[in-house]
This record gives sequence, C-alpha cells and structure tokens, in this order.
Amino acid sequence: MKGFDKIRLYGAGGHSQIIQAVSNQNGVTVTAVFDDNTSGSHPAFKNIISGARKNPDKFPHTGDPFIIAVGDNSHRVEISKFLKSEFATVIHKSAIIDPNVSIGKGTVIYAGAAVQPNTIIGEHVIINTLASVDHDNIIEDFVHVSPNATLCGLVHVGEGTHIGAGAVIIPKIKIGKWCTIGAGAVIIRDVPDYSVVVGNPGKVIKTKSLL
Ligand SMILES: CC(=O)SCCNC(=O)CCNC(=O)[C@H](O)C(C)(C)COP(=O)(O)OP(=O)(O)OC[C@H]1O[C@@H](n2cnc3c(N)ncnc32)[C@H](O)[C@@H]1OP(=O)(O)O
Repeated sequence: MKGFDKIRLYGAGGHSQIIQAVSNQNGVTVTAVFDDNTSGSHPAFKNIISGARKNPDKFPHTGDPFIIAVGDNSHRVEISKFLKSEFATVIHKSAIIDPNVSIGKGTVIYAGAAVQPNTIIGEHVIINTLASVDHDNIIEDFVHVSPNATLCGLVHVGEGTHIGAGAVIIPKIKIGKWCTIGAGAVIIRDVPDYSVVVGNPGKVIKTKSLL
C-alpha cells in the first residue's frame, strides 16, 4: 500500500476532524480542507476552502491526494464523482490489520480497529473506532462500519451500507447494499438491499426508497 505524508480533506465536519487527528498522530500533514459550505463545519478547522464544487473547472484536482472526509455514505459517493484526484488511505497506527487484507483507495480505519486475514475492503469505506472485522469478509465501496461493531467471519456487506455502533453480524451473513443496521442490532439472517434493521434478533423495520 502506498504511503502518503500529505493529504487533503474534502469535508470539514465532525468525521473530518477525526481524520485530521488520526493523520496528525500518524505524522501525515493535512495541507488543505475543502467543503461545499462552512455552515456545518467543526470548530477544529480554521481555514476551510468553501464553495469547492461551484467552480469545477477551477478546482485543484491535482495535488496532494484526498480523503473524502464525510460520514454520510451517499454524500461520499457524490463527492467521489466530482473529484478527479488521487485518493489516499488513512489507517490509525493502533489498528491491527493482517498483511493479507486488501484495502481500497479513500478508505479510513480508526484507532483500535482490527481486520483479519483474507478480508477485502473496498473504496471510500470507514472502519470506525474499535470495530472488529474478522476473516474472509467482503466490505464493498462506501460502507461505514461504526464504532464497536463486530463482523464475524465470511460476512459480506453490500455497497453503501451503514453498520450501526455495536452491531453484531454472525458468520456467513450477506447484508445487501444501502442498508442501515441499527445500533446494537444482532444480525442472524441475510438482509435484503435497502433494508433498515434493528433489534436482537435483527428485524427489518423499513425498506428505503431506491437511491
Ligand atoms: C462516531 C459515530 O457517531 S459513528 C455513527 C454511528 N451511528 C449509529 O450507530 C446510528 C445507527 N442508527 C440507528 O440505530 C437508528 O435508530 C436507525 C437508523 C436504526 C433508525 O432510525 P430511524 O429510521 O430514524 O427510526 P426511528 O428512530 O423512527 O425508530 C423506528 C423504530 O425502531 C426503534 N429503533 C430505532 N433504532 C433502534 C435500535 N438501534 N435498536 C432497537 N430499536 C431501534 C425505535 O424505538 C422505533 O420503534 P417504535 O416504532 O416501536 O417506536
């Protein structure tokens, strides 16, 4: 995996603040922070380049690689379509990543997370603080695995799905694309695309309209 010593962030909210902190701890310099507007920005950021997508022709696509530093999965998709830039990966130095793990560009992995052998993680994925992703998982692009979530072995998570904080997914489960798994849910059966699932055992409470 290619290492970077400088990155740029697209997004200046709470999630971006964590990426800046992880970068600092890893000795990586954040050289610029962009956002569409500053209304939802975190006080940690002093110099935000706003209105970034209003002038696409003038946007500095070339330069230090980007992380799309936005927690909302569909928002990351939109921004990835705009940016014609190289993407970095940011992995906290305390994360335990088996060497036999594949990690896509733009993905971030936070403090204390563990990822076990033969797992494949896609692009622009968030593996949040203390998440446990065990062996032979497939995590597709734009997924967010929230803090303390546990994915047992051979789990497959479809594109854009959000696994809530502390959720547990038992082995061999397939979760569809653009699902939301509620905080603390225990998933013991496969989950169809676009489902919102809560509880133990997890039950579908609604199906989202197609994106
Ligand atoms: C660092 C970070 O912050 S990372 C971000 C981590 N974020 C999370 O983990 C949030 C995950 N989101 C949730 O758990 C949400 O509650 C959701 C998405 C599952 C549901 O949200 P909404 O669609 O707004 O549903 P709503 O709040 O209306 O609840 C619908 C019903 O499900 C129940 N419910 C909602 N969430 C849960 C949950 N996690 N577990 C059990 N029941 C739940 C509600 O009590 C309600 O039940 P009722 O109809 O009997 O009153």
